[in-house]
Amino acid sequence: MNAEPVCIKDLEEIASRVMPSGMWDYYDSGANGQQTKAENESAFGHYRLHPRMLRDVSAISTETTVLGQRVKTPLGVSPCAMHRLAHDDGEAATSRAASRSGSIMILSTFSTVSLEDVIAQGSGRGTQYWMQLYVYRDRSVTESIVRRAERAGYKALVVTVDAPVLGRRLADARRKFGPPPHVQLANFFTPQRSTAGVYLDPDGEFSKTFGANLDRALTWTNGIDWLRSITSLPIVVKGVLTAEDTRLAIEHGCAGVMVSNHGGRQLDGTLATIDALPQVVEAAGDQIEVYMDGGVRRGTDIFKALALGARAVFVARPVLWGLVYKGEDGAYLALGLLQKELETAMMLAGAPSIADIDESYVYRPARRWVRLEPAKGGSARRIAAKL
Ligand SMILES: Cc1cc2nc3c(=O)[nH]c(=O)nc-3n(C[C@H](O)[C@H](O)[C@H](O)COP(=O)(O)O)c2cc1C
Ligand SMILES: CC(C)CC(=O)C(=O)O
Repeated sequence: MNAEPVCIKDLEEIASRVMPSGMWDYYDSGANGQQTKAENESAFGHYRLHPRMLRDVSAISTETTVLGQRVKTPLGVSPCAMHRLAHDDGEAATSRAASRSGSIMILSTFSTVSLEDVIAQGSGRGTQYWMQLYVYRDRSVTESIVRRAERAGYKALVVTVDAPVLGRRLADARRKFGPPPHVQLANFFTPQRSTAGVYLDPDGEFSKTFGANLDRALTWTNGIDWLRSITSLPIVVKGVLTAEDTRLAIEHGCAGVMVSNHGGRQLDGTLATIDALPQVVEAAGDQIEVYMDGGVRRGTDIFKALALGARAVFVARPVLWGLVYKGEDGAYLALGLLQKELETAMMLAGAPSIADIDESYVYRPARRWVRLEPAKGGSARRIAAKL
């Protein structure tokens, strides 16, 4: 295909053709049977729109506020490790693209351009940068990232809580995937810096590097309360899929939760994120902001997530595919395609501003997942057996 891509699926198709297979597999893979990865996308198709006509849609605005700050669009970039697998300019290119689009960018701790260099590419253009954290066994490593993020101007910390261990991605396991030597985890290892307390697998196998550094004993108390005690930056918990954990995030003073299943790369068999969103929104009430990511490939997906109560909607793989296609301009194209599609959906649905988009615009599927509740003196398993 030589024509300019006109939708995210075009970018995916190009990336799947031009990326070396090991790197494509790392970007693409979900965990195990990849059910959750597939359903993140397909579940959007189960929601239908309820558009309204003859509303003045001559002026569309996607402006909104996130964490109290104005942003041009509710569409943001989810954190992804190692953008230099996609393009030599890596996260520097993504940063320029995000700032041109006015999209919030969440930077992965495992970035291949340092957090200081990433924000320097785009600051002053009116968008926000948030820093994603994995909490390390050696807390001084996490604390030093927090201090650097504060100094550099990041506006929030996004703690990823769905990865006490890396999900089992079969293609990566078969290949013992590791990045090529020129792709460095730039917040820790550069020719000038090697961070004490961070283990790097000598054979370069990524899942081993990850597993050795992360604290599997992490809890709301020793993780979230601890972080709150060392920083005044707002804390967003990424990887929440339930009302129960949303209530805990509120109790522990978080500013927001991101409904995410890590793009289906961690626990396979969870709800698709669009299906998990309503219970989180209900539990959040007006106490905490709710964001979501996972499987967003069209403007109407963003519209549906906003209608179900997300304050902002993030994408990961689409931006990586854009980077593969044309670096900064490709990532900008990916965000631009989604932004245009969102604006078109708003016009066609009769909702000229983000504040107009509410639940009245969507039909939810009638068939819903129902949780088994333990009965008095009985376990959920027994109830299931009786059915
Ligand atoms: C290649 C890749 C690397 C990722 N790295 C991180 C990461 O470093 N930290 C994190 O919190 N999430 C990471 N994620 C998960 C994304 O932030 C996001 O939750 C998910 O991919 C969203 O789904 P989407 O790719 O369908 O948009 C990664 C996802 C991909 C595809
Ligand atoms: C291994 C991580 C650093 C990146 C990640 O979260 C992912 O690959 O899904």
